[in-house]
Amino acid sequence: MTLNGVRRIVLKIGSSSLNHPQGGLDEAAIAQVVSAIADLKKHGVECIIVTSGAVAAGMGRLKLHNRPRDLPGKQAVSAVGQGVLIEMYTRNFEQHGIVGAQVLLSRIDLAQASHYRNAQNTLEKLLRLHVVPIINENDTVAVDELCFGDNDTLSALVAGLVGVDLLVILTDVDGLYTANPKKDQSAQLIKEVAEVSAVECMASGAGSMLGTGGMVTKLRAARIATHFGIGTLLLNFTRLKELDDLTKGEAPEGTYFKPVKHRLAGRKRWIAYAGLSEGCIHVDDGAAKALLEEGKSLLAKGITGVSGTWERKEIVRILNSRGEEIAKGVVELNHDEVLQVKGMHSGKLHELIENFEGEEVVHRDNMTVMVDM
Ligand SMILES: Nc1ncnc2c1ncn2[C@@H]1O[C@H](COP(=O)(O)OP(=O)(O)O)[C@@H](O)[C@H]1O
Ligand SMILES: N[C@@H](CCC(=O)OP(=O)(O)O)C(=O)O
Repeated sequence: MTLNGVRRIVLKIGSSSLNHPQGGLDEAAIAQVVSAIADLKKHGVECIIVTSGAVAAGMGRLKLHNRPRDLPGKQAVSAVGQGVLIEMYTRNFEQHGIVGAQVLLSRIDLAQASHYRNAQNTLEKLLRLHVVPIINENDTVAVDELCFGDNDTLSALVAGLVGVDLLVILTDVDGLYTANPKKDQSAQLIKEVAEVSAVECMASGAGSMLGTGGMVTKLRAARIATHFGIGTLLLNFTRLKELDDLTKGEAPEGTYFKPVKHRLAGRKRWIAYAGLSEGCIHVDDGAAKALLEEGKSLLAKGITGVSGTWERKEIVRILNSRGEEIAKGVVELNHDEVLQVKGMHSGKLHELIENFEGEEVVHRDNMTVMVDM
């Protein structure tokens, strides 16, 4: 398959690829990743790694045979393993004269616009310094409700954050099959996917004790990245060497998820997927039509109710009369204020609400329409 103009990639490596059969990390696998990146960098391709493996490395160091299931257990083991993981990467990079940098991200680091921009600036700076960012979730401080949970989703958000040309997810199967190939021998490999929602029913969970999320989270990642306008390649780790073909405009064989035509850019990416939303605004059919078909802002008149709580400038989900999410956006009023003005004419808002001069409850420029995403 042809893939021209790939100058910057995110490469996600799953635990399944880094786990040594005898437990712990497989340093040979890390050496292969590093060597593939060194080759790409020689051709001017900028690379960002999102790597799992901290838990696998920690289990090896602590001689544990089973992955911890409880949160403190997982956090303690990954605290042991993250150091081992990053040491192996940086030492192998050094042999190629490349500097690597550890970047640990928590869900909360991308949830606020200012934090999101900060992470973006740091990663851009590292790339300008020709350093390879080596990213993992900050497992040690993540709490259950506020974590990425799987590095597939993290890799897609990072791909959007730094605006790459391609997201490559390495795993232990050749790509997406019509069913889990480890359980169904008649499953067929799908080489190209134009619409992620059409193949979601084929995915199931992780294939090994160490994997998290399996194909379900890989498809979620592909959905996010392709809506950012970023093509996503799901590739068997055994084909790592073939990544070099990207420099000749060719993609190695796996499953390629095509980017959507109307891609989300800049702030709309953050609103749709990175920012967290606590509350919902319910709207009537007229307002839903204005948002979906006429490209309008959300006005108080079309609001029928709220659920949850929020402060001004947080992200809310906007739901239609059937309770379906149609948009997300940065809201100008807190939940109490929205309740006060719901159903009212926009001109009246500033009479009722202190320190508010606007007319829109959610301005179009701060809104992402989520239908079909
Ligand atoms: N439709 C499918 N096609 C391919 N693999 C699938 C499918 N459904 C489930 N899987 C499972 O997903 C696994 C890969 O995910 P996971 O174990 O989380 O690996 P990683 O550590 O690389 O993220 C495969 O080994 C396979 O068992
Ligand atoms: N942050 C965890 C990885 C969790 C995870 O997403 O694993 P995987 O599905 O194998 O990519 C670790 O470093 O072990």
